[in-house]
Parts: sequence; structure tokens; C-alpha cells
Amino acid sequence: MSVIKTAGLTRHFGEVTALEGLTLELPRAGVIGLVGPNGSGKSTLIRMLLGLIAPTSGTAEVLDEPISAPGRYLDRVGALVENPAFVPGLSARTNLMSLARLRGLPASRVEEVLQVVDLIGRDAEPVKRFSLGMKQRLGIAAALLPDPELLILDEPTNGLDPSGIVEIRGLLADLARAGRTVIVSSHLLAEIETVCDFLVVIRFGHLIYCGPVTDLLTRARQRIEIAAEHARDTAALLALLAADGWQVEHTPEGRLSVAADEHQGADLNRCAARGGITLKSMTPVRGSLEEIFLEMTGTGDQDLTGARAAAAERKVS
Ligand SMILES: Nc1ncnc2c1ncn2[C@@H]1O[C@H](COP(=O)(O)OP(=O)(O)OP(=O)(O)O)[C@@H](O)[C@H]1O
Repeated sequence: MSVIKTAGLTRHFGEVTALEGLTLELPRAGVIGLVGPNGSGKSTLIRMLLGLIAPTSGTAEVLDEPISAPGRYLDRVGALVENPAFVPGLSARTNLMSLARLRGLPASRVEEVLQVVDLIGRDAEPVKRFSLGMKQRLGIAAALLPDPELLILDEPTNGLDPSGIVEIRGLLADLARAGRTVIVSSHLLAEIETVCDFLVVIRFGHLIYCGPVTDLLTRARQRIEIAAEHARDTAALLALLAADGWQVEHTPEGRLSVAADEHQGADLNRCAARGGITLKSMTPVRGSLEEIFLEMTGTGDQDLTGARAAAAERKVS
């Protein structure tokens, strides 16, 4: 059963193609990461899924209902898009109470969501005294009020310091463990990769990857990093390995990195021993998601950051 299904979803803004022919299916339950550099169409996709803007062409379903009729599913969806509007002089609790009243929800929900986002104890303070991380948690609490099946969070870690990012990640994992589907967008894969079960990667309006994180990891380059007992033997070791057909590179730390999986360690050892070389260390290394994307698309997280800086520069100039 899928939580979201799209077919040829496309959105233009005048000359700009924000999203082009997006066809995907997302599973229910777990944390789904929506990743792409700034301007790649993440917010456009989220806004279409929430019925805030219409597609130029193509179709999509959320919780088995068409996005052309958002009234049929929006009461089962919680969302945090851009900065949520709270009354700064009022407490977190009072803000949530008025939202609950507006939506006809029982006051008991306020207590429950304050617990979930761990704001009990700070709930009586005016929101204007909250840190950015606390405001994000309050935003997530507001999105959770209707007890939604699906939670969509647009860049909830944006602007947070490392401890704030870790907190939000933990919260997302807890929400998914409780049986919800959580879709979380980010322009930085590294910020969310550890918490996602499933990834959708878009770049400049086009889908690059849609699938389980585990499938991606199996594509990771496996390597074994080895070091000779005596550094002076490194060149001879490289020559021995290369002569045996192994692909070998130097690492910046002075070790040798061999394209081999963890079961081939004994073969490497034998090869070294033939040349009278003793190995000091042997460490299997698996590529990160970032490296996989680098190989798939020629761009990694560094480039995402670079794209962000370039966009900021364009705005300034
Ligand atoms: N209302 C709009 N009018 C004109 N162009 C728009 C509008 N909304 C989005 N765009 C353009 O569509 C493209 C995709 O933007 P979108 O905000 O969806 O990307 P994003 O991946 O969410 O980026 P960010 O991480 O910066 O939020 C960009 O080129 C953007 O300038």
C-alpha cells in the first residue's frame, strides 16, 4: 500500500520548470527523505501534495485520494511548511490550545503532542523566548494535533545547530516507530540520511532515485584499507597487488585502499605475504550515501552546499 503515488507530475512557473514528469510511489510507514539541492522542486512537490498549488500536468494521489480533491485527505495529513505562525507573546500551550479549538480537536490532544515533542516543562513560556529548535518542535506539535497518518515536514532541520538536528532526527524516528509515515525534505542528505528508511532524490526537477536506503547502500563501493607494517614497504605492496589484478589507490593517510569486499581480506594477506610483507592493519570500508550519489550523478553533498551558496550569491547580486 502506498502513501503517495504520482504519475508524470509537472509544474511550471512561467518559464521555470520546477518539477518535470515525476512518477513515483512511496510506501506507508517509516521516514521518507525528500532530498535535493535548493531550487530542485522539493517545496513545489510538497505544496502540490498539500493541495496548495495545482500541477501543470500529471496526477497524484495522497492516501489513495486525488490531489485535485485535497478536502478528502487533508484531515489525515499534518504538515510543517515554512515557518509556522504562532502568536509570539503567547505560550506554546495557549498557541496549541487555540489551534486545537479552531480545528475542533479535544484539549487532551495538546497535552499529548506536547509530550511527543518533549516541550512539557517549557510549554508555559512565551513562544518568542523559544530557540529555533524549540519552535520547530512546536511546529511539529501543531502538525501532530489531528493525529495524522501522514506527516510532511519541509526542511525541519534548516538553520538548526548540530544538537538541534540530532533532536529533530530522534523525534522523526519516534514518530515513525509509532506507525506514522513521515516525509521530511532537506537540501543536505547528510542531515537526514541516518533517519530515513526510504529516499526520494530530485535534482533540478528530475527524479534521480526513489527507493529503500538499504538498496542504495548495497550499491556502495566496498573497499579494504590496508597498511604495511613498515611504511617503506607500501610501494612494493602496491606493485604486488596491482600485478595480481587488484585495483589499488593510495589514501591520504598513507594506507592503500583496495577495491575488495570484506571476504577477500585473506587473499590480500596472502598476496602481501608472497612479497615478504606483513600487514599491520586491514579495515573494510563501505561508501557513504553521498559517495553513491557522487558516482550516480557526478554530484554529492558538497555540491548541494555549493548550489546553495551559488543561489544565495545570485539573490545578493
Ligand atoms: N511561486 C513561484 N514563482 C516562480 N518560481 C517559483 C515559485 N515557486 C518555486 N519556483 C521556482 O521553482 C524551482 C523549484 O523551487 P522549490 O522551492 O520547489 O525548490 P526546493 O527544492 O524546495 O528549494 P529550497 O530548498 O530552496 O526550498 C525554483 O527554480 C524556484 O525558483
